[in-house]
Parts: sequence; C-alpha cells; structure tokens
Amino acid sequence: MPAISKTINKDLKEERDKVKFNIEEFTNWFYGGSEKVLEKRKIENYFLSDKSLNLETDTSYLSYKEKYEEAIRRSCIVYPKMLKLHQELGGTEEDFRKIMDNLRYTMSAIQKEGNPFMLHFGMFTVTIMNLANDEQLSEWLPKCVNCEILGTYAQTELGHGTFIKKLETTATYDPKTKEFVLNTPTLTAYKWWPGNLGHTVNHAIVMAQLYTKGECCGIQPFIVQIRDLETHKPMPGITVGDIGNKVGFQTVNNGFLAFNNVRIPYKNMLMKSSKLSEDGTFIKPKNAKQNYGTMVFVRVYMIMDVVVNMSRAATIATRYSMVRRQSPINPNDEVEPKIIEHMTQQYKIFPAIAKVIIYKCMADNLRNLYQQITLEGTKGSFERAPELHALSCCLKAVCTNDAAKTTEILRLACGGHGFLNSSGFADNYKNATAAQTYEGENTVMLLQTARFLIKSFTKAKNGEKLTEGVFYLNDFVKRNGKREPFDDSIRGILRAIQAAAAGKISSAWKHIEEKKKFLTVEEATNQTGIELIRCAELHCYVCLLQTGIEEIEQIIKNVSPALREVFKNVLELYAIDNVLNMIGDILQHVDMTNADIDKLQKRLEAVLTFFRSSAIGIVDGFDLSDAVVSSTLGTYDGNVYENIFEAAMKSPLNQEDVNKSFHLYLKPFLKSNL
Ligand SMILES: CCCCCCC/C=C/C(=O)SCCNC(=O)CCNC(=O)[C@H](O)C(C)(C)COP(=O)(O)OP(=O)(O)OC[C@H]1O[C@@H](n2cnc3c(N)ncnc32)[C@H](O)[C@@H]1OP(=O)(O)O
Ligand SMILES: Cc1cc2nc3c(=O)[nH]c(=O)nc-3n(C[C@H](O)[C@H](O)[C@H](O)COP(=O)(O)OP(=O)(O)OC[C@H]3O[C@@H](n4cnc5c(N)ncnc54)[C@H](O)[C@@H]3O)c2cc1C
Repeated sequence: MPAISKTINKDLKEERDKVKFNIEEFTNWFYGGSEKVLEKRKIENYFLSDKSLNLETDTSYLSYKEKYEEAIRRSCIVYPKMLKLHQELGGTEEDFRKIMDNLRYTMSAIQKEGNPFMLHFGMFTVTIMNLANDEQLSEWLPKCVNCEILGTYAQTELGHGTFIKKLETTATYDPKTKEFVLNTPTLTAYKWWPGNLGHTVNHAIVMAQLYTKGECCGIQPFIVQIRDLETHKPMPGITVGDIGNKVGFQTVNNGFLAFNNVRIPYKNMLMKSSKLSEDGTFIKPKNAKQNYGTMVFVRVYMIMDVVVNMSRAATIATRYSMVRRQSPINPNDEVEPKIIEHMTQQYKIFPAIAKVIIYKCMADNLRNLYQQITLEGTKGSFERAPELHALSCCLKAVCTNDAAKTTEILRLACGGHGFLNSSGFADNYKNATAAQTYEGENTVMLLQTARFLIKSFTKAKNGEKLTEGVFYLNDFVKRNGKREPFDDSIRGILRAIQAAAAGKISSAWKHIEEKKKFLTVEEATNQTGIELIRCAELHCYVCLLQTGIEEIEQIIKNVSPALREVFKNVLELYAIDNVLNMIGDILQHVDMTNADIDKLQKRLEAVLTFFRSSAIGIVDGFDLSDAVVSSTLGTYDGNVYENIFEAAMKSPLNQEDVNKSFHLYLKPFLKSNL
C-alpha cells in the first residue's frame, strides 16, 4: 500500500493564492450575513461532531434493510438534538426555521439517501399548520413539534398521482357516530409513494374523497393514526408497508397504505378551509385550491434544495479539475495542464457555479413572495395565489431539471473517477432526479404555468391589467408583430429573452385558437402541449434572469470592488450562457445577426477566462464542509488520489485476499476444461 500524505494539494493551493476577492465576504453574502455564517457553522458542528452518528461508515455497502435501520438510528440521534437546540435557542418558530435551513446542508452528510423523518416536519406538520382550525392546532401541533407522534403526507395512490381529483380513497361521514369511515375500494386506490410511510411513521395526513349525505365533496385532508404508539403494529383495518427498492431515496422509506372500514373521529378532518358541520353539511372553502397549500410550500422550498445540490456538485468538479492533470494543450509541453485549463472543461463547470448564485437569489425571493401571499391568505385574500402557483410550478420544474442535468455534466467533468460512488455524484444525481418527479411531475408543472401564461396573454390582448411577473407581455402586444431589436447589454439580453418568451406564448395562443375551430379547448391545448412547455420554460428563464439582475444590482452596491467584479461576471456568464442556449427561440422574435452571435460567443470565452481565477474562491465560499461535500474528489485539501485509494480499501471485497466464490464457482469453472 502506498504511503499516504495529507497536506493541502499544491495545485489547489496555487489556485487559492490567485483568488482576488475576500472569500469570507462572499460567504457572508451567501448565507445572509456574518452572524448567520457563524450560526450555520455552529449548528453544523453541533450535529456533525456527534461521534455516535458514525459518519465514517460508508453506508453505500449496506443492504437495503441495514441502510434503513442505520438511517433510523441516525435520525433518532439528530431529532432529539434538534429539539434540544430549538429549546436552547428560544423555542420560537423563527428559531425552528433557522435550524431547518441549516439542516438542509447538514442532513446531506448524515442521510445521503434520504431522511426517514423528512416528511414529518416537511409536509405533515406543515399541513396541520396550514389547514387545521384553532382547536385542531392546539391538539396536534405540540405533538408534532415535540415528535410525540411522527407523520407523513399520504396523497398519491397506485393509480393516480398527478390528477388528484380522481383519487379513490374514500372518507364517508357517519353522522350517527360522528366519525369518518375510510376505505380503499380498489388496488389502484392504495396510497403508494408517501415518504417515511412504510415502517417509520405512526400518523398520516390522508387525502381522501369526502362523502357526506350521499354526495362526493372532493378531496379533503384527514389525520389518521396508522400504527399503535406502543407496539408500532398497524391499527385495525390498516394495511401498510414499504414499496421496495427504488432508483434512489433508499432510506426515505416510501410506503403503501390501505384502509378497510377504518373509523376516525369527526375532529380529524382538517377544517380550516373546507368545513363539515356535525350533521354532515359540507361548506366549501373560500379558495378551492387552499387544500393544495402544502404542495406549494414544498415546491417553493425545493429551489433551495437545488441550490444545496448544485453547490455541492460544483464544488466537487471545480476542486477536482484544479488537481487533476491531463493532456498537454501544446503537444510538446512537458508538464500536463490542470484539466481546468481546457476551455470545454470551464464551460462544463463555470456556468453551474453562476447558476447556483442566480438560483439562490431566486430561492430567497420566492420564499419572501410565498410568505407575503400566505399572509394575505390568512386575511382572506387569495388574489395572488394563482401567480404564486404559476411561478413556483415553473421554477420547481426548470430548477430541478437543471439540477439533474448539471449534476450529470459535472460528473462527466470528473471523467472515470466521477463514476465512483465515492465521488458523491451518484447520491446527488439520485436526489436531484427524484425531485423532477415528486411534488408534481415536471411536465405537468410546466403545463400549469403555461395555463397561467395563456390566460395572461389573452388579458394582455384585451388590454386588461396583468400581474407584475408578466408585464413583458404588454410590450410584445404593443410591438404588434414588430421584432425586438437586439441590444447586447445585460438588460438587452433580458429583453431578448422576454421577446422570445412572449413570442412563444403568442404563437401557442394562436395555435390553440386555430385548433379550437375543430377541437374542444382542452383538446386544442393538449395538441399544443409541446409549445406550451417551452412557453413555461422561457417564462421561467425571464424570471430567473430578471431576479438575478435586480438582486445583483443591489448586491454590488454593498460589497468590495473585488467582489463586485465577481458578481458582475456571474451575471454576465449566466446571461450569455442562457441566451446562447436558446438562440433558436431568440432568432424567431429578435433582430439578431450572425455578428451579434459571434460577439456573444467571444464574451462567453472572455467571461470563462475571468472565472478561471474566481471559481475556487466561489466554491470555497459556499462554505461546504468536507462532510457535506462528501466526495473523494471534492475535499478541501484536494488529495483526491489518496482519498480514492482509501475509499477503495473500504470495499467489503478488499477485506479478504480470496473470496469464497473462488472455491465455489471460479475454481471449478477454471478446472473444467470446457
Ligand atoms: C422538506 C420537505 C421534504 C419534502 C419531500 C417531498 C416528498 C414528496 C412529496 C410529494 O410528492 S406529495 C404529492 C405531490 N403531488 C403533486 O404535486 C400532484 C400534482 N398535481 C397537482 O398539483 C394538481 O392535480 C394539478 C396538476 C395542479 C391539477 O389540479 P386540479 O385538477 O385540481 O386542477 P384543475 O381543475 O385543472 O384547475 C387548475 C386551476 O387551479 C389552479 N391551481 C392549481 N393548483 C393551485 C394552487 N396550488 N394554488 C393556486 N391555484 C392552483 C390552476 O392555476 C388552474 O387555475 P385556472 O387556470 O383554472 O384559473
Ligand atoms: C421519490 C418520490 C417521493 C414521493 N413522495 C411522495 C409523498 O411523500 N407523498 C405523496 O403523496 N406522493 C409522493 N410521491 C408521488 C409523486 O408526487 C408523484 O409520483 C408525482 O406527483 C407524479 O405523479 P404520477 O406518479 O401519477 O405520474 P404520472 O402523472 O402518471 O406521470 C407519467 C407521465 O404522464 C405524463 N402526464 C400525466 N399527466 C399529464 C398531463 N396532464 N399532461 C401531460 N402529461 C401528463 C407525465 O408528464 C409523465 O411523463 C413521491 C414520488 C417519488 C418519485
């Protein structure tokens, strides 16, 4: 075995020495101030320094069952610590949010394949907070907050996930006993997929069709106890279990659930929005979509998960590319260059770094918007709910699609070693790709946004008032078919993307109108689906760039000149990479010449070159500890070959010289003289 020395890799040190800005200043911006950075580090250390977590164990070699058991063991260490810390900090909702925000990073070091308790606070408690009336809140919230019970969100069924109106689970009100009777009438009505459901939780929010006085009143949320609190055995009439091996999320414990005449008390239907009187009279909610609130909440917070996921992958690929040397650029060069010297390598990595920053700006903005609009809802005003729904749907789709695609690009940027499990890309990719499907399948999400865009375009044509996010449709209508002139400033690039988005929305609108002559509006919309998803993507690119511009214009007023340059170049890279990637859409609606495109290409190359000396500073500035990065290729010290070697030594096959399969199969085979 070679001698393994572990000092900071000199190539990486050389890169760090070239960084011209103050990394800590960047970190302070990234986490919202120096106090928050200190707090983040403290919280992370509080959890990760706990030796009983055994974070050194490579859980990827465990069996499916062992992985689950280890994940439960770890969560049973983390959650009591979390509750203790919450009390120590002051016990407020704000303190809780603080811990959860930081755990977003920390948990990726503890539960690489998913947290078997994640739905408890993430969806079960959130639904209770959003949809329980005061009485229900005072009964259930303390139990949730203290983890006296553990819950999940059981909506999806074997037969339906997207089209929730057709869920089949029934909750029939029996006014005589003042109970609901829950049933699973068919195989396709089995709840299927809810996280943490299989063997972990003892309660669930069950979304079921409410029947009262012989009528169906649509899907409503019910709190159902599914396992005994002492024995953990399924409650009478309940069938529950694990749905089996998956592409990823192995320790999330996704489960199935069925009901056979399960009776729950009247008070277990969450009644903040829809209501049922004790005699069985149904009272419709003020806003029909209020029951979908938990999904909106999760979609909003998923953009932050994308930031965590992409910052991790970008850190790994950047550090590795500054340590790995291969392929002289001039054939006679004696020293092989760091692979980051190859322009194509920079093109794989640097746009990903820029996106982390733009998505971070967006995630923060969206969260603020969510909080404002939720507050309006509590005061009975739901006017802006469709706008939030449309924005969160397209962002959820575009950002999670991009996280999966970018992780794959960054894995490829690490060549063969990127394919090692120890590189960390596999877990990153599996988590990213799961997010493309859960919380609303991405195509479906884009079509929801497109629906809003087509409506908005009709309003723009009719001269009606638009919501702020789609003001650019007014400009398009005013231009009356004239193409947008191209101006290569950053705001000019934004206008070009707005013109492309508005142009695409206009042509989808026109095509629906044409098809409506022969088809129903729904059929016409379906036939236009391919264009519609592009409308939603382009609209999302508009929102991202606009937010990036507005945020960075503010940021650069408050940072040092060196960091100002970094942010300007982040915006330049993000904008140019974007516009070059959608040139087909742009050319349809913007007067852009070949010379303009050549100029953009040259600017792309120039900004990549600028980034060459900033990239390591930015990824170090994401401030991800080695435990969070969790990669042999991405450690801060850059000792990748030593790390790879050490990780290989942990393979169970390397714990013995000769495996028993030799005696059982290989030897007889080799001696058989076939
Ligand atoms: C830390 C947290 C960890 C989380 C881990 C996450 C694990 C994963 C969990 C899950 O996956 S939970 C299950 C998630 N399931 C889904 O996301 C289902 C996706 N489907 C839907 O959201 C809906 O079915 C639909 C696609 C939106 C369609 O709903 P519906 O059939 O009721 O709509 P329509 O009748 O077509 O009406 C559309 C109409 O309603 C507006 N709208 C829809 N949703 C909302 C909303 N949330 N808020 C406001 N408005 C909404 C929509 O804009 C349309 O408006 P109009 O065009 O008719 O004006
Ligand atoms: C890892 C993971 C965790 C999950 N966790 C939970 C959970 O905790 N709780 C829970 O309740 N659920 C959970 N789910 C379920 C998840 O929310 C659904 O799988 C998801 O909403 C997609 O629904 P579906 O499976 O019915 O897909 P489908 O709708 O069957 O999608 C299949 C295909 O049909 C297309 N399609 C469907 N409808 C349309 C349409 N209207 N227009 C165009 N194309 C369409 C889709 O684009 C897709 O290509 C989880 C799923 C996964 C993968």
